[in-house]
Amino acid sequence: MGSDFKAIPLIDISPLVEKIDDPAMAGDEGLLDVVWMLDDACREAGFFYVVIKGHGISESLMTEVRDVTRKFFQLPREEKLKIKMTPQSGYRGYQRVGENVTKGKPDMHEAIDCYTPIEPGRYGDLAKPMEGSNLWPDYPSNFDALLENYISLLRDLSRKIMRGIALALGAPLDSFEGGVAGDAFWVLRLIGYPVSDDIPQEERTDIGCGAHTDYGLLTLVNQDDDICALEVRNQSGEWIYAKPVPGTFVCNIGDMLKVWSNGIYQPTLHRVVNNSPRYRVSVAFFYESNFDAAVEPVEFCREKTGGVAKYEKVVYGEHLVQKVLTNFVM
Ligand SMILES: N=C(N)NCCCC[C@H](N)C(=O)O
Ligand SMILES: O=C(O)CCC(=O)C(=O)O
Ligand SMILES: [Fe+2]
Repeated sequence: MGSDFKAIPLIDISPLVEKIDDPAMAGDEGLLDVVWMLDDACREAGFFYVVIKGHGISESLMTEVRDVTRKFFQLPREEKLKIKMTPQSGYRGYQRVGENVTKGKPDMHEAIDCYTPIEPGRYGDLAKPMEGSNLWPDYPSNFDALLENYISLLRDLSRKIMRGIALALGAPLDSFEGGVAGDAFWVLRLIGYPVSDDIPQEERTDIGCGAHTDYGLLTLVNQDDDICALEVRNQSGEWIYAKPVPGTFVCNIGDMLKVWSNGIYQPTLHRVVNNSPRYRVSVAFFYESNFDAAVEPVEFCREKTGGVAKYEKVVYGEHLVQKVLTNFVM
């Protein structure tokens, strides 16, 4: 339900990463501890860190991904516009500062948006606006290979965390496989938040990314080590910093998990404010439902919450397309 949390918990998910695919793991004490911590985190903050010991992704890869992102954003404007995001590109590619809007206000970030490639006709009319493949820059030259490897590692990690979250809800281990997320749609946003002084005054607002919840199941954020900018809202309306902890991913749950769990777990509002004198980079990976999944409160979550469905059925792809079509001024 969310609470007056003052801090975001850190979780060592080693037992989950090592044992979650092992059929003999039921009752493993280390794993049950992790499951308990995930349950607590999802109920209280809706946010948690997974620490470097346990998540299995090397800190050097996490740093390299932020470094190539920073290098890209340092290129001249004309160079960045070579991979400009447009409706024709399926909303994939580069967007300049102020192009993304949240609740009607331009966000003070630039970004590259990447999505699971969608072949024409794959989901009929549902996915039409987002059909296409990703636009990768020519420079830095290792960009696409590096990111494709990163995406594949993060998908695997996310799947394991979702298995842990299934257990945390008391649900079957494979609840988020098959029709719900067996073919999980992924989204990668490479984001840069300029120093305020570097934005022309007439375009400037004070918010890097306005308050929002994420759209899918689980988000993993790889953020710069030295800048405090991501803020998470608690029940009293206080903004709590998700301060950088080197080597961690900041994880949070999204809208689809709320619907599926009938509100047992709810996504938490968060925003980004870069008040620091340095350019901030973050790379957000979104692990979502199947594009065409019709997500609705599952029976056993309804039973735990008074028997009545609190949310209507949502087709994930419709939810995403509706967001994408209203997120930009181009
Ligand atoms: N896929 C995700 N979560 N993207 C995050 C962007 C959030 C801001 C967006 N303008 C909005 O208003 O939703
Ligand atoms: O930059 C960050 O730390 C978070 C960005 C975010 O919340 C998003 O893109 O959904
Ligand atoms: Fe977010």
